[in-house]
Amino acid sequence: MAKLVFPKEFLWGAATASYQIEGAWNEDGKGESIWDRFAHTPGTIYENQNGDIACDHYHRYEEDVELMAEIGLKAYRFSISWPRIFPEGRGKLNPKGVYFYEKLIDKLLEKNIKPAITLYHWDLPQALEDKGGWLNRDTAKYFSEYANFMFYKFGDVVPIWITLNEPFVSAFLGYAWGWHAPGKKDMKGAFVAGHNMLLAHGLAVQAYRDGGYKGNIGITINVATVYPETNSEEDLKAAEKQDAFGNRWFIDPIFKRKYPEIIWRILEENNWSFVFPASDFDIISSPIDFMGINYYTRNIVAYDKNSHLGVKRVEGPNEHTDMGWEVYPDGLYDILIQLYRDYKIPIYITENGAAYNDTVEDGRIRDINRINYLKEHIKRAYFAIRDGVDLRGYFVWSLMDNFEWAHGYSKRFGIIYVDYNTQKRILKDSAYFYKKIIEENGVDG
Ligand SMILES: OC[C@@H]1[C@@H](O)[C@H](O)[C@@H](O)c2nc(CNc3ccccc3)cn21
Repeated sequence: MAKLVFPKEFLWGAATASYQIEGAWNEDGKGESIWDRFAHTPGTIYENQNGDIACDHYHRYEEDVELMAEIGLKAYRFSISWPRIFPEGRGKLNPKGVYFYEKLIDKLLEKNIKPAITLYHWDLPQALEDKGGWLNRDTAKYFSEYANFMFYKFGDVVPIWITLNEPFVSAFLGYAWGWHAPGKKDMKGAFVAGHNMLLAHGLAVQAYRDGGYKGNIGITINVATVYPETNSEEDLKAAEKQDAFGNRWFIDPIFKRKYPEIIWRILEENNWSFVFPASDFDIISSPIDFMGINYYTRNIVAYDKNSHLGVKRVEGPNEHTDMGWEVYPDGLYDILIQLYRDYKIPIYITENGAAYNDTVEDGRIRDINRINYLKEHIKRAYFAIRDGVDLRGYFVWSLMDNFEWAHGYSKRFGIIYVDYNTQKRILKDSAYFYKKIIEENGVDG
């Protein structure tokens, strides 16, 4: 069995997000976020669960960093709770919130774990939502002010910055379909929100450059590789449309200074052809240092005149995870090749992982299914590098079981098990598997 060895500097990490792990939702001066408000609204979350306590990471971060060091992580991707820094989104600063992240970052650096900060992983200050949230263009400016403060505080010690996590998901699930905070069902609003998020991204990148910081800044995009059900002309066209809509919507404005054609067509068909000032695209396309991608599964599509965009999803034939997502490792290889071919920019896999219904037996979690998922995807990452992709790192989702948005705590993605009754952490077998990957900087072929 050959060992597939990664480049020497390849960055092995794990990822989390503030609302999903921190808890302390209203402690030490933190302001309310749209996810606090949404999760406190009955009927939105599985069994009306919420992130009030979550993994209590706000109080347990030292223990959690010790566990990261035990696994041997080289980097840790986490997000900042914007309302923990600026309770109203701007203006009054919350020193205790800043201090929490200062202590966390100091602890990471002490353990030689590189901090990789996501500035926005969906928990917008409710005070800004009350002023229109992402439907209000001013929110982009407020985001850049918040980002500028974070760069000022931590820009000299944090080497990797991600402006937004998955703008497609926060725009669409939050504003079009109402499944995520702020729970709006307004398709036109999703396009406006998405545009203002991109503007926010661009303004933050400009602030980072103006500050002369030496690290790298990018954005994280969720991607699902698209395959036509058949090679019919109609299905091929459907796949092209889904790829543009699902994968390129928030990438093309950054690299090509324009939305994919399909997006403009939707705007025109609905008479939503907003006049986005051309100067917006000058800001949005401010050069970035890397693209982060979150890959979990693929999309198989076919033409269907009765479906949205004339595209229907077809279920894949392989094993599915607890989220109902098909396990398809080749999709990671294919999307890496496609994105690097099209945009020629360094890439980080900022999320990849699987939810399975883990159980504790004799004090152990024998999550062989997650080990297989991670192994097969890490192998595809290796093959993409071998075939020319400038892939810089891999962050497993997630470091620990956590609040899985509308699914509450019913879905476990962690390589560390969390007993929510006791807050006890247990390294799953996948954590020991990942520890070995990191030690050997490679995986068995
Ligand atoms: O669902 C697992 C994770 C989630 O916990 C992260 O916060 C988020 O960044 C994340 N993105 C995806 C992929 N995109 C997606 C998000 C929501 C619904 C469907 C797909 C999966 N995940």
